[in-house]
Amino acid sequence: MNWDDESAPETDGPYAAGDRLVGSLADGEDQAVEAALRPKDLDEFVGQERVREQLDLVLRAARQRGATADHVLLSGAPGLGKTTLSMIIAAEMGAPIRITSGPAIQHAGDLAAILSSLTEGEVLFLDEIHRMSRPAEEMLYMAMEDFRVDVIVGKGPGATAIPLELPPFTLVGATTRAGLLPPPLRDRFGFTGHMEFYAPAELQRVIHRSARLLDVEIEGEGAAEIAGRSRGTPRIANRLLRRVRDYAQVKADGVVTREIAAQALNVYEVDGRGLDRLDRAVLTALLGLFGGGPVGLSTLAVAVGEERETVEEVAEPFLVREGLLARTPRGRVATPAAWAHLGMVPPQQAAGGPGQQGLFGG
Ligand SMILES: Nc1ncnc2c1ncn2[C@@H]1O[C@H](COP(=O)(O)OP(=O)(O)OP(=O)(O)O)[C@@H](O)[C@H]1O
Repeated sequence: MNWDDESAPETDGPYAAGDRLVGSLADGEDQAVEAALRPKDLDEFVGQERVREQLDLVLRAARQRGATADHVLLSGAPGLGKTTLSMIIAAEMGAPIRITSGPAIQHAGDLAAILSSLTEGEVLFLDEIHRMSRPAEEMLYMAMEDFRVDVIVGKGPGATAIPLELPPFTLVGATTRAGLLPPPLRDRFGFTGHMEFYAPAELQRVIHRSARLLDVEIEGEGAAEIAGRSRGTPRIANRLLRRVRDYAQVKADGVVTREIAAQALNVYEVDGRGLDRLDRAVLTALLGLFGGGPVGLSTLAVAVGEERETVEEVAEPFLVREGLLARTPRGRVATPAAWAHLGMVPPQQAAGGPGQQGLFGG
């Protein structure tokens, strides 16, 4: 499965895929409000029961021993709470946290500078750890295992390695796919937590909590409506809540009911299942023009007027996860659920035979 939205290209196509309301990467507005919405401890952190319980044990045991916690690897799609969890780890250990990311560490020297300035017990959060450069990665192996790095001074035959002792620290690595990490790096983490997409009931709890913090009055059914359209992702749930809040304030009395939430998100073209305009365009083309497939990716992309990569990396991962589209060796194929979702009838079932299905389009 490809859920690495980070590699998704910006697009000039008709569906503004680089700037979507249901995109899972943080945009500028998200960054401004996310700090205020982050749960501060494990009890406040909604869902992810298994990871939470296991992590709680790891941290409690380290605290009891008066030791620094083991290195932690968190894997999962963007917006599921990896950064939040890393901050909680630091808070639970009463330790400061330093935040950086793989792409920011291009040279081993960049990493050496960060590592050598850590204090004892500090948490180093390394987002997108799979995108670190190779030499930095190799330096990290030794730092994680022996709390030591060799700093190379000079070049060529005269170069010397100066060993540098580091204070014990906890590395929290985050990656969209743990499978992308080289085994030697993966093996050096004492604990690996895999973050799952959230169930609707969990997202409802996230939404109620955020509504409280943002001072928004929301009914249970209003939260359920937003949760159903949030693609299993707290970041998207919080973003949709903010748009619904605007709508409720301007068009009604500020209270988020089911009706208001549905009306607001219909205005923003996020449908009942969380599909946006681009997702629906891909499905509509697949069903209406190609009878549900199989059809090649390039043909499908031309049909919706988008780049091939945009369809493959921006729209398809969610459609596949929702069981609406399948990638097969012969091309893209719509599932029965796709026909049902768009209210269309597959060719073999349509009274008029192949080619008539578009007439039933919703
Ligand atoms: N379990 C949760 N309970 C409540 N809120 C959550 C939870 N997980 C995430 N959030 C909220 O979702 C937003 C995004 O979370 P966060 O930044 O931790 O995601 P991430 O996985 O680190 O994303 P990225 O990989 O893009 O950095 C934050 O505002 C956070 O408050």
